[in-house]
Amino acid sequence: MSASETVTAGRGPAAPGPPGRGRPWAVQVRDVHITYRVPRDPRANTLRYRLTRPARRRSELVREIKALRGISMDVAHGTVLGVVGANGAGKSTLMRAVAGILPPSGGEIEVHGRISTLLALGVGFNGNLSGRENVVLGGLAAGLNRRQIAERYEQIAAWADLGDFIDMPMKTYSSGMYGRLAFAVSTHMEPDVLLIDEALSAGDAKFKRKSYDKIRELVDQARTIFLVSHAVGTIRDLCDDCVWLHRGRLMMRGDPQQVTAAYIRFQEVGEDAVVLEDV
Ligand SMILES: Nc1ncnc2c1ncn2[C@@H]1O[C@H](COP(=O)(O)OP(=O)(O)OP(=O)(O)O)[C@@H](O)[C@H]1O
Repeated sequence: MSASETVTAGRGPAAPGPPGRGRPWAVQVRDVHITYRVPRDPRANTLRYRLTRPARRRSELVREIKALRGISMDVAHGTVLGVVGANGAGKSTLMRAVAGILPPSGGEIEVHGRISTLLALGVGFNGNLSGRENVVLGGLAAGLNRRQIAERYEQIAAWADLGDFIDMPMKTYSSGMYGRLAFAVSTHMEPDVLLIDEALSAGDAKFKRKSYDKIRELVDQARTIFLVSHAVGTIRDLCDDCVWLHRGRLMMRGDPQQVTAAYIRFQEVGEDAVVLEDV
């Protein structure tokens, strides 16, 4: 696969999903840009700083980090899309944007169906409430009503396997326990689109195995899944489509074997030594 067939950064056409499946789109991402603005000087937000420094141009005070630079892609229902890329490539930013947590600075994202994400649920959890209460919160955040949540509660609690901790405030949970409950809630909501960001890298070996099996189950149910992972083996095993991001740009899209191979080659050679046409 040549780079020219797969690179979609900038204002070019959206990268299509695997061709010939005839399924409707689950997610459409159109020329999405996301820029974070952070103070150049950490003291810049203090009153003292503002009073004691002469007025400066905004560009002198604020540093812009272009986390996504014109990402376009269409993802068909039932796709299991792997998202790979080096640290800081923009993977989590893309997930937050698709989840609707982070509005794009430019471009647009359309999600067709109910979306569930570990990320959004993690944000929605309240540490002062028990696990049980947070299951309800998470369910409501995912768009379910109380009856639908009650129907799923036992399954969620059994999957998370937290014992008595399910009735303890979540601030008493270890990060592994927190992750287990978040994963259980997000995967039992029967979402049309599920976003999973590095869930498999957290937790112990048993949790990883269980999470992996749960994702397989969802894959078999033809849910649409976005899976961010540094574990190339997992991406190759579970995904039928893959995107590689680098410094906010979409470098390549296509078969997970080919995309991850190109990504690994790129990492090994060092980005300075490689031009995009080589991959
Ligand atoms: N809240 C934020 N405020 C400012 N800059 C941010 C914020 N979150 C991410 N960034 C920056 O945006 C860029 C993309 O970050 P992002 O977390 O999306 O990358 P990533 O591919 O998920 O990385 P990793 O593999 O390390 O998790 C990085 O340069 C990062 O420093």
